[in-house]
Amino acid sequence: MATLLKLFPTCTWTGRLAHLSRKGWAQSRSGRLLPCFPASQRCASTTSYLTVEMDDNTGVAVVTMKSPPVNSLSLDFLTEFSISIEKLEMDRKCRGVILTSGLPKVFSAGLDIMEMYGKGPEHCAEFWRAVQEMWLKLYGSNMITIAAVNGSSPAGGCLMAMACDYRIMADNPKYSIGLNETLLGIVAPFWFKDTMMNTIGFRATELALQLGLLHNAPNALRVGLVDELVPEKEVLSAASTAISKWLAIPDHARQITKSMMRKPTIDRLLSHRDQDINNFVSFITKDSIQKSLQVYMERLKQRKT
Ligand SMILES: CC/C=C\C/C=C\C/C=C\C=C\CC(=O)SCCNC(=O)CCNC(=O)[C@H](O)C(C)(C)COP(=O)(O)OP(=O)(O)OC[C@H]1O[C@@H](n2cnc3c(N)ncnc32)[C@H](O)[C@@H]1OP(=O)(O)O
Repeated sequence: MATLLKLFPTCTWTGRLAHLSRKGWAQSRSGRLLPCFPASQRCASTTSYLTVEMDDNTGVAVVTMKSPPVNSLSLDFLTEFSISIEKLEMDRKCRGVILTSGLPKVFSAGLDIMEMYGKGPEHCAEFWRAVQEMWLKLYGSNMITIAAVNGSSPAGGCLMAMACDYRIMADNPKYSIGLNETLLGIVAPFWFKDTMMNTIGFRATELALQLGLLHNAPNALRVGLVDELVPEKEVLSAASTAISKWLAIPDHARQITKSMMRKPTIDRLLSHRDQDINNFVSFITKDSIQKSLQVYMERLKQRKT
């Protein structure tokens, strides 16, 4: 077991590993002793904010976000997230990802407002590049991506869900999803807008963005922001059922089709990436915008009292 931990320091093997005895080892051609796993094995790796559980049998990884209290997307969270998606992308065994939250009531509260409030231009630029990177990795992924939206998902959380191929949401009218940036006195960048337009069309996006609409679950289904509503306890199992349909499609055909649909939107950001960062930095560091963020955060905290 000690050797195993040396070989896979970041991995916790579950399933029948505990029963691995000497006969659970095989010798490689070079003579090295390697663990010999039974057919269905799950490998779970945990970082500070994420758990990634890979099932070698199905080729599906479940990525669970766990950054209390609300899975807000901080610079560190975003960095870890992009690295994890990149690793799965490079893992030939991984064909699909289910993205979900390990916290009650919230999928993700979107960008961490504290990363944009009272911070200097250099920090804001680094943060924005990480936001771009998260979206580029997810929207441009070759893998099948399913969002299991088991709680509220405003702003950047909605962007994350929209970047997936398919969205299943908990049928709870208390949960909401949408790009509510205007309510904070900020403006959704063009690639947030494009992602939403690609998902629900021009008119619904125009209304949603200007009004900063947060749709409850039934409305989200009606406008097409999510594809299915299921009882809260069934979100993950419904995502597994959904992904099996996608897995039945030959990867190369699905991937080329996905790229054909998404590449123009991705290329638009790639060719304006630095300009987009500069726009963000000069916008977010304005005194008036900083004031809006401060007022918004104060209101958020006052809701509790
Ligand atoms: C011209 C244009 C050029 C360039 C583009 C320019 C600008 C674009 C800029 C930015 C784009 C930003 C997109 C975003 O994602 S902004 C973030 C928007 N998010 C929200 O509005 C969500 C706010 N949160 C909520 O609505 C709720 O917290 C909730 C529904 C997610 C959960 O509700 P709960 O009742 O369960 O939890 P709370 O008590 O409200 O929260 C607990 C705790 O967490 C703090 N918090 C909540 N959300 C955030 C957040 N997004 N960032 C940081 N912190 C957050 C909240 O204040 C509480 O803290 P305390 O316990 O009181 O300390």
